[in-house]
Amino acid sequence: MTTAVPTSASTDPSLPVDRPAAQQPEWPDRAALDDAVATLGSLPPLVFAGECDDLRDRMAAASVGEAFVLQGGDCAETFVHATADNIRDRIKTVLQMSAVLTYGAGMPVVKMGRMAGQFAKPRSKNTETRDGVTLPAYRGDMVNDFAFTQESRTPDPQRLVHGYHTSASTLNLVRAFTQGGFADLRRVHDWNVGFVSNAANRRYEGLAREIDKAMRFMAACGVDFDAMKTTEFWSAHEALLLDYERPMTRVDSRTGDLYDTSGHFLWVGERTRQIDHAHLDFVSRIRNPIGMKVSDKADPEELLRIIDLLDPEREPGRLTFITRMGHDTIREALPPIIEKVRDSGAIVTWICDPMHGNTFESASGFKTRDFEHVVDEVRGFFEVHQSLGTVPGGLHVELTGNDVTECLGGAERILDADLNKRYESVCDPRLNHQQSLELAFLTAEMLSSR
Ligand SMILES: O=C[C@H](O)[C@H](O)COP(=O)(O)O
Ligand SMILES: C=C(OP(=O)(O)O)C(=O)O
Ligand SMILES: [Mn+2]
Repeated sequence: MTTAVPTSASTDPSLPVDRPAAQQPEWPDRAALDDAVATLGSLPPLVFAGECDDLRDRMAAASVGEAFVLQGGDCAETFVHATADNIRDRIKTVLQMSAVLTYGAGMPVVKMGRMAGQFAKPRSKNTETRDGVTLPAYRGDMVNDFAFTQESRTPDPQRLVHGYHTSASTLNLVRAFTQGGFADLRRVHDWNVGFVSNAANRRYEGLAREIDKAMRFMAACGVDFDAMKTTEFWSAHEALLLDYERPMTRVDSRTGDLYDTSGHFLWVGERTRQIDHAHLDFVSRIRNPIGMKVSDKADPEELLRIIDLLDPEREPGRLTFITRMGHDTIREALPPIIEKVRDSGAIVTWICDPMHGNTFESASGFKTRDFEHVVDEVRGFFEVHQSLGTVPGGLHVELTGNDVTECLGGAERILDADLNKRYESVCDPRLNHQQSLELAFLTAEMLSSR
């Protein structure tokens, strides 16, 4: 485990600095850090507080079964991969999944990217050893570089500023694509027809045909498809690096409230959600919609105390629990947690992350996940909510629009021996484009059969 370290002074005096924070980099040069933090504090916000309020409303709808949330993107974004093609293909994947899920759920899908800020990683070890050489662990491009040299792995606070600029250009393109016509429902549907026409995906043809019929019905009714050329698309990342999130936190001129303007939705990870530490204290002070990862190890009593801290007003949409339990554990571990929360009268939006409880090392030494396990955790999530009469509010997935070989299985039957062909993630294995769409079709089937 990493040790909790005190964190840098905030540009906002209302944010305290005296709580321990786990998983923070050991910046070697304090003056350089202060410099980077001051620069961030002077740069414009990436999102507007009013947008965060709108997203809170969308999350509130998901908490009562009037919308379904899809959060997707890289485990760790990198600076060099923030290219137009990569960003386009990730958005395309999320849009395609959303179209299928909208049909299956019969409700609007709240689309969110693990994008434009997902540059920092918590790690299980502080160091990495290769061939007898031990160096600091890679903690995300906003901290250090993936290359295995002393120089690359030394935390550099200028990377925080670089992360801001890469987030800005990513978000700019996300906004351009989703407002400029790329998201046109007719195009998205055509892409999905292309997906099922591939022999490996024939199993999903029936559902695609149903959607096709629904589209023709809508056209015959005179639905204005031009009005569906744009879509809302929100940015989300783990609020891990307090030296980034604090200077990006600003006072909303309309209300005087604090918002973390680095993204619309921020979540706190499984490794940093200690109730008396800095991360929960930080997010308790901002008005953004907040997520928190919840593993099978979570103590239900503690979760109630966390709800009191983060959502004292019991405001629908404010708090999302992103459960990540493991496919073989979710059916036993999730019910007592949901019951405790439900019986307390608290309203949280429940989202399933079927990735982080299902990671293992393959025989050939790759960190991987099996598509079957991912699907089984999603199935377990729906089963548990169905049996308790609670609302399964969405999915949180690590994915890419590229044809990588990082997760096993799926219709393309990726095997351990295939993982080395195109393993590009610098942290966790992502579903590739095909596997992501398959997951969407299978989830849509689960949603529509309820
Ligand atoms: O998403 C992140 C990983 O699960 C987390 O960083 C831990 O990964 P590690 O065990 O490789 O450090
Ligand atoms: C580190 C992550 O998840 P968790 O905090 O659930 O382990 C992640 O989402 O990449
Ligand atoms: Mn991850």
